[in-house]
Parts: sequence; C-alpha cells; structure tokens
Amino acid sequence: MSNVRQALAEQLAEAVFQALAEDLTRQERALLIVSGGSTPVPFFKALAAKPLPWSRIDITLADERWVDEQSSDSNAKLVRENLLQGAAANANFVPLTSDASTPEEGVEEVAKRTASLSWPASVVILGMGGDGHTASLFPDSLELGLALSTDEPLVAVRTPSQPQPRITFSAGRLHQAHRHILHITGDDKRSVLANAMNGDDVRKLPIRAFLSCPLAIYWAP
Ligand SMILES: O=C1O[C@H](COP(=O)(O)O)[C@@H](O)[C@H](O)[C@H]1O
Repeated sequence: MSNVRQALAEQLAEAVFQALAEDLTRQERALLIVSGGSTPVPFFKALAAKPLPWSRIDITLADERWVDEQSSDSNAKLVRENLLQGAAANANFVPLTSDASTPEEGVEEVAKRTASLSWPASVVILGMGGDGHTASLFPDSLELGLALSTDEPLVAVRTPSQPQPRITFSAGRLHQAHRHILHITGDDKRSVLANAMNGDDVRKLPIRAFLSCPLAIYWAP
C-alpha cells in the first residue's frame, strides 16, 4: 500500500466519520453504504478506528456477488474482516445475500431485510471498475437499463463479463443518499473517470449516473 493511498483512505475515513457524527446529532440511527472490491480495505480499517457510536450505525453494501459469505469473492466477508472490527463490530451490518440459489429468487427477501434500514443513507461510497461500472451497474449487464431506471431498491444482475450473478442497489435508491463519494486509485481509473466526465454514454460508462449527485471524488495514484 503506497503512502498516498493510505493517506487518501485516512482522509476519506475522517470525512465519513464527520458525516455520520453530524447526522447522528439529528437522528437516532444513520446508514452507511459501502462498496466491495480491493480499493476500500485501508479505508475500512481507518474508519473502524473512529470513535463513533457504532451501535447506532447501519451498514450495508452497494452491491454483492451471489456467493457464499465464506467465499473470498464475498463483499460481506470483506466488510466483516476489515470494517466490523473492534468497537465497529457493534454496527448493524445487513448483507445482500440469502439462502436462495439465485439473486432472482433471493432479491425480494433481501429487499425486505434492507427495508428496515435507516433510509435515506447518510453516505454512499462508490467504487469503480476499469470498465466504468459502479456498484453492479456494468456496461454489459443485461439488466443495466432496469437498474438505472427502476423505482425498486434492488436488482438481480447477470453480466457476461463477470463469473457470478450479482445483486445491486438500483441507481435510484443510491441517488437518494445525502452524500455520494467515489473512492478510486490509479491512473487507469482516473482516465476512465475523465472519459465519463467528458460525456460518454451512461450505458458505456455507468459511473456517469452519479456524476451530478454531486459526487465527491477521492483519488490517489
Ligand atoms: O466488482 C466490484 O468492483 C468495484 C471496484 O472494485 P475494485 O477492486 O476495483 O476496487 C466495486 O466498487 C464493487 O463494489 C465490486 O462489487
């Protein structure tokens, strides 16, 4: 981990800490939506060390692979091992999978479970892949149009470029959050983001769906 990426993760953790603490002065509970992948690990560790009233914080994911939680591909496993540590283990974490064998069969149950969270979310932290996907809104997903337009909170997603089926919060549900943050690293992702900002089609670069939220960008080389 480079020093600049570590510093970025710490700055992001401080910003999320301040946002959650601020919202908790006005409301009993606050919801944080995080992303999976490899980028958020140092951020998770830095946030876990913050002196928040964790038992008043709900945490869920922007998206998830439909895999067992013991799988190394599970975003929930990543959150449990890196964010829900120490005092942060008192947070109420709601994962996005169920015992159903497919996301199409399980999406309704997960939607019921997530309905009890403290919406609208205080903060959504998005990641982005090199193909411009964010959450599980992939350019080659069969359900991209649906996920970009539906009023439903969650969508089951099949994506030819991805080995597993997935579940994702819809763009509409993520848009409702009070604050939107994009956390990315590396020159490749910076170029992808620049292309998205320069006006490529949202179906080619789905991150475009969040550029006017407004979106705070946390980037390091
Ligand atoms: O598949 C996913 O990838 C993106 C980006 O992940 P990274 O490894 O490039 O940081 C992530 O935002 C998303 O939640 C995850 O499911």
